[in-house]
Amino acid sequence: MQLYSYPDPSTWPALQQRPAAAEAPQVAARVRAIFEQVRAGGDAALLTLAAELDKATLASLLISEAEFAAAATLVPADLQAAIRQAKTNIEAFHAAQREPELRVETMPGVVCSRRAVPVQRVGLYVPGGSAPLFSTLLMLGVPARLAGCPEVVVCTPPQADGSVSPVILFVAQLLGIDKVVKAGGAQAVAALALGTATVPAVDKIFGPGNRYVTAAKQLAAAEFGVAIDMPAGPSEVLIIADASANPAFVAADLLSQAEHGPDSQVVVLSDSSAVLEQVQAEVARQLALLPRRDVAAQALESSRAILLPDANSMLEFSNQYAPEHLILATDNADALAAQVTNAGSVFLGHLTPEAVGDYASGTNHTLPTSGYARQYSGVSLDSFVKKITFQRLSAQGLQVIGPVVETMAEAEGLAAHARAVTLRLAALNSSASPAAAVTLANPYAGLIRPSVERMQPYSSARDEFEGMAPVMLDANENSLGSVGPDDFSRYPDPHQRAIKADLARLKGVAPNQIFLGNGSDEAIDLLVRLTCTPGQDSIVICPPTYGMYEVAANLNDVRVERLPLNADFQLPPDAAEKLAASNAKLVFLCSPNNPTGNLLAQEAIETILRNFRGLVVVDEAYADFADAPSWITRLAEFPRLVVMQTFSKAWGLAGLRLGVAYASAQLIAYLDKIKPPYNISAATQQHALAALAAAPQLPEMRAELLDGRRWLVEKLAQLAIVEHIFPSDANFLLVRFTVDATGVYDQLRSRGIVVRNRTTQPGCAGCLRLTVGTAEENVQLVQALTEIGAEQSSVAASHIQ
Ligand SMILES: NC(=O)c1ccc[n+]([C@@H]2O[C@H](COP(=O)([O-])OP(=O)(O)OC[C@H]3O[C@@H](n4cnc5c(N)ncnc54)[C@H](O)[C@@H]3O)[C@@H](O)[C@H]2O)c1
Ligand SMILES: N[C@H](CO)Cc1c[nH]c[nH+]1
Ligand SMILES: [Zn+2]
Repeated sequence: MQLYSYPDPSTWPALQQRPAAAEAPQVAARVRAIFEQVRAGGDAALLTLAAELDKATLASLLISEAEFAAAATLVPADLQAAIRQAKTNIEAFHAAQREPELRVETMPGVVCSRRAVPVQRVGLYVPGGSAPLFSTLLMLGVPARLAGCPEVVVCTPPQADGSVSPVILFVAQLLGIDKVVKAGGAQAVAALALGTATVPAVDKIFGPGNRYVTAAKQLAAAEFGVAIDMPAGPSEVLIIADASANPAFVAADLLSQAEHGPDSQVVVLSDSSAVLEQVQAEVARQLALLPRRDVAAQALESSRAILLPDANSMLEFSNQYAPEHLILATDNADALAAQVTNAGSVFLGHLTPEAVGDYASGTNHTLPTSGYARQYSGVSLDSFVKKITFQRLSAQGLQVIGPVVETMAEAEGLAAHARAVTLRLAALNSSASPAAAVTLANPYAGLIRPSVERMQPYSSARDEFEGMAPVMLDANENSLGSVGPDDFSRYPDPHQRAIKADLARLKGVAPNQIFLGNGSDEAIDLLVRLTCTPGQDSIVICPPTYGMYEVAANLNDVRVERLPLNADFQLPPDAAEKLAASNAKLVFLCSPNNPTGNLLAQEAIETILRNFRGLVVVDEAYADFADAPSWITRLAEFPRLVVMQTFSKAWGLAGLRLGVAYASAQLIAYLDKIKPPYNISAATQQHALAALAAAPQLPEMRAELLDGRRWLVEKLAQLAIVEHIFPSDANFLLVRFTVDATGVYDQLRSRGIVVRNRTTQPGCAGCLRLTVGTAEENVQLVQALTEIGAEQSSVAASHIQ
């Protein structure tokens, strides 16, 4: 190792020259000739070059199954354990480098995203000229596997006896790599770039190697359209060792890289001449102990010990040198590390030998040499993926960004570019309405919560195995049966296929247009969660209406916009216009409405469907009592229409908690994606199936309830305390009283009759909601109201006296 004292900075570039640089032209010429030979001769050329350069006579280029099988038995247990530990650490550090998909809405409706996609065919070079570096296979194979590269081929030079180190084969098996080729040097790189009968051409070549391997990779990248990780040639280390450094540690680290090969280079910088002297003495002492002392000694000939005035100049020298490895052998390592601008990998403090990075700390040891650390990073998970960007425009997005692009394209004189936008804008603008424009683009563009689009749904045991087998041990159920009289020990069908098949026949839709929920409330909640990002989005409700819409919104931190019904509980004339201007994600329209009982006018809903960009949810919980076609019949026409129905009302199954949402198959698939896996219990499914089988009973029951409604209307109209009975298309009546409605409510309750007090609802002052009961219950209700009326009038009379 030559010593330099306070060299003038003008001489630094000469001191920073790598030994291999001098012979680069000859090496490049040799490598080009080898490429030619492989192109012309394919596998035969590989066999010839193995004989010539590796002194190996090969029967076959590929590692055979027998060679793989023998490998593990030849690797001692302690080495196997050490390799497994290193693999775990490398996996941990590289798995943490995974990045979630990036998604940014640059303008309203202009969504850009970026996703990492693995390089499909990768070639890994594992050096083996002077020492088989099985650790390199860990460094390349682990990230290749984590990235998900489908095709992985390994090349490594054969030993003179034609074998490949069993440890390399052991690691290959650990990583699930079965294609290992006995080829080294430039010929291996040429084969990976060009392809031969045995070696598949790959998209990207990875791995370190000597000057021939490195030059071959550079040629492959420059002329053969193959990507490479980086130039990773002969190993090198630069150590900044101040007065706090331990000379023995420093010497050991220098030798650890010098022993790689004669063209390795090691450099030590210090601001203490005493330390440099001691380091040199230690190098000489330790060198003599090394088995590879000849190799290391050659490397030391082109290595340097340099005395510099202070830490700043040491850092400046190091940043100019851009070492593959930088060791900061100082108490002040963290402060110096902050100023490092060029290095492959940095080792901090006195207790961090470079060798830990070579094998097992978790960082990658495939690193840029020869000063390439100025512009390249070492291998990482990123090296094995491409980041593909995506963009999607909604109709709104096209409208806002279109003019920007048209202007720029015209300014560049690229008329076809501008036209690609103009044509689409014209199509949007000629559409009948904003909602039609959205439909033209994508009916759900901008409507589905981005996190829902991205997430993976839960996959239940019953998703993975359908039906029954003699032995079912997949879902941690209780195979002994159930406590109690009935057997519910098995999870129910998560997709409720049987019910959906029956319901689809009954309603004239496809089974995949049906979502079943734990009551309609589950569908309401999931629709809010499907579309609204908490703290950001809003829904529209039309009060007075069913209270759960607002509760679901509040629960999900979603803003509620109100579009009140007018005095006769119909949508206001400007409803569609207001909704067209709203950015809300969905509007709930309850028809027949609860608590008012009336159907919302069909034309008003239709206008909203044509103009609103969000989902239009028509809640038909009471539709069985109405004399109007269901909105289910219009689903094909309006992809953003969702119709909710329930088994709780006309079907008389409120205790089962079974609600239904009908929509396009695409929208239902989204609901299925986010629902709890077993949201409909086995008991509910059984009962619902039985009810569906008895569907012919439904009209009779409905008719009886409608008779009861007519009878109640007739009787209530005769009571003096009843001011108005609102027309009802449901199984209840909203009734306004001439007297204090809350007083009437209390008096009914004291007579054992519970009705719903709606006096506080917008537009419902003085109103109670009365459910149509059995004939007898209806009689009791009218009787009680008659008595209450009589009491009220006698009290009024006593006040007059
Ligand atoms: N930068 C890094 O990340 C990193 C990591 C590990 C190893 N390394 C370096 O990898 C290198 C490994 O070198 P190696 O030689 O031991 O193994 P190697 O596998 O890189 O090279 C061996 C091959 O070189 C070819 N070769 C040798 N002499 C030749 C000649 N005269 N003409 C044409 N081809 C010739 C042969 O085909 C042989 O198979 C070392 O320099 C080591 O420092 C670098
Ligand atoms: N130091 C080498 C990178 O330059 C990697 C290595 C492998 N085995 C030992 N060392
Ligand atoms: Zn090393």
